Amino acid sequence: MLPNINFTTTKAYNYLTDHFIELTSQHLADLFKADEGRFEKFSVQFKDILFDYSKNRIDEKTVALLVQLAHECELDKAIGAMFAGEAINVTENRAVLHTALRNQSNTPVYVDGKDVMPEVNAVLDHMKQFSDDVISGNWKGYTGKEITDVVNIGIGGSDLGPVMVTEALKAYKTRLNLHFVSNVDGTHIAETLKTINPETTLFLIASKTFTTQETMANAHTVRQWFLDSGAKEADIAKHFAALSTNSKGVSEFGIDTANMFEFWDWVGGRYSLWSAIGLSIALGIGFDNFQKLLAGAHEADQHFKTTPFEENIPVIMGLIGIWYNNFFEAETQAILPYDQYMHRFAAYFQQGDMESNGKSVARNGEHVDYQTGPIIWGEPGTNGQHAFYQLIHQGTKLIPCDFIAPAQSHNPIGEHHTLLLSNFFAQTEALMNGKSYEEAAAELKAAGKSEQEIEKLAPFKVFDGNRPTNSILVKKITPETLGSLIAFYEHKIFTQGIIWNIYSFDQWGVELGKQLAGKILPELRTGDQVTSHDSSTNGLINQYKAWR
Ligand SMILES: O=P(O)(O)OC[C@H]1O[C@](O)(CO)[C@@H](O)[C@@H]1O
Repeated sequence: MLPNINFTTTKAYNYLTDHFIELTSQHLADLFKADEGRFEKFSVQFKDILFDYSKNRIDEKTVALLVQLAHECELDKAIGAMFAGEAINVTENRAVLHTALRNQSNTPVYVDGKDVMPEVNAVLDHMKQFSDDVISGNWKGYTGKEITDVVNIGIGGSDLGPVMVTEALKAYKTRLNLHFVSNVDGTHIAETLKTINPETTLFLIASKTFTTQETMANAHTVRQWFLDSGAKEADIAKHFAALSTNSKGVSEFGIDTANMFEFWDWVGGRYSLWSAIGLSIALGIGFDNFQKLLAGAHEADQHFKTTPFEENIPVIMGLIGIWYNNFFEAETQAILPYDQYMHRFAAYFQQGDMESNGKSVARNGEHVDYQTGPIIWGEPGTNGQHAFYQLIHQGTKLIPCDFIAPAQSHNPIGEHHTLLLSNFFAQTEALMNGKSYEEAAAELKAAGKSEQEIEKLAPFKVFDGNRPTNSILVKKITPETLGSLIAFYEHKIFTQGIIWNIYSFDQWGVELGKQLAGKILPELRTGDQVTSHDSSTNGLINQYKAWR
């Protein structure tokens, strides 16, 4: 059972409200000047990951009160309930056990009294054998040729995780070329089909439910394309595999269940890259590397489960996020990886975070009267610097940012990585310190500007600073460190969901749009004028019919 506590009624919340008033008058740069040990105090090293949260608008009292908040909200009990396989996804009556998928220690994990580890391990063995076979060329297509291309057809959690991980770990690429088709827009599949050969392509139909409209439409299109190219129904077994919880749906589609990689309803879609949904990852970087990814995540799970909150990276990440979300009223959180390979990391956690904590009904069924999940966004540095950092530095909004960078590059070309990292370090320093009027004026003077020009220009060159950041410095982006990093973010989301007293593992909010699309679809199939909606929707549909 999850606790049911309104965090705004806790003692810690009350203290934090007063403490917030004290602390907002203090500039981050002054907090650093006042305490030489700030970095040591507010940073945690976990294996090859250094998490520095010292450039946040916090002091020791803030951390102590936030930790007290976590205790008062019974976060420890909630963590225990998740790992123990309790049905904490209450609205769907399901356990939440992505941690069992990467449980490399192999201790039993029970769901409804049954240990799930034997099944988890059996699917992993199947994935290993299959991916080894395809990568080695042992697995042949229907004309006897080796597989060269793999197309993953899935959307949301059945797409974003594998895309993000295979991009982030491209340095470990096998000989297989990966493609990902998610959008129901025919352009996505059409453009992909132009680049592949049916004789040498393997299609992975990735869908937990095997009913998702977009995935089914794309799957039926490729099936037809495959048959139209000259293959027979019997050849489908060599070119199609399914990653799903729905074996009935898979066999009805015509995929041999021997080519089905199963997972279970206790794996949430946006937490499923660790499951059979990760088959494209195993094919793309090799099974050993996939297993290292799982191992890295497992180590992070152990850290989350056993480390006191004061030293617990995902707990601290979550609590600091709450500090900005609920006290500073920050609406968004930027994730800024200084690693080109990680260019889909923020997009991945847009789903991870926003589908999990974009909720407004508390666990007691009542509407919340406080803010919950933030808007997550971001792009890799340094591209973002030349696009939206202006607003982060000088805009009116407070945007807490996570800066992530590897110390070692997979592509150490010339001075590139040093240049990249100089930007990584400079940005968080600049966001913290800012630039005073006097400094701006002195710079203008040194550039030979007249007093009059200085007076005119200096106000625009002032940076308030005091803008908070986390820095996550990783030795190198390897399967292990990436696995740990993803798991930390997952557990950060969990921590916040517990404190906001919401259910983080359902996603009813995506249903309404799906239902309405289902109602409108038959209306679009005829040429008749539509009058059943509001005037805007009618007007748009009728103009579409006139133009199509
Ligand atoms: O894997 P499925 O069942 O096709 O679902 C895809 C995605 O659709 C959602 O249910 C809603 O967007 C996600 O949670 C999920 O990841």
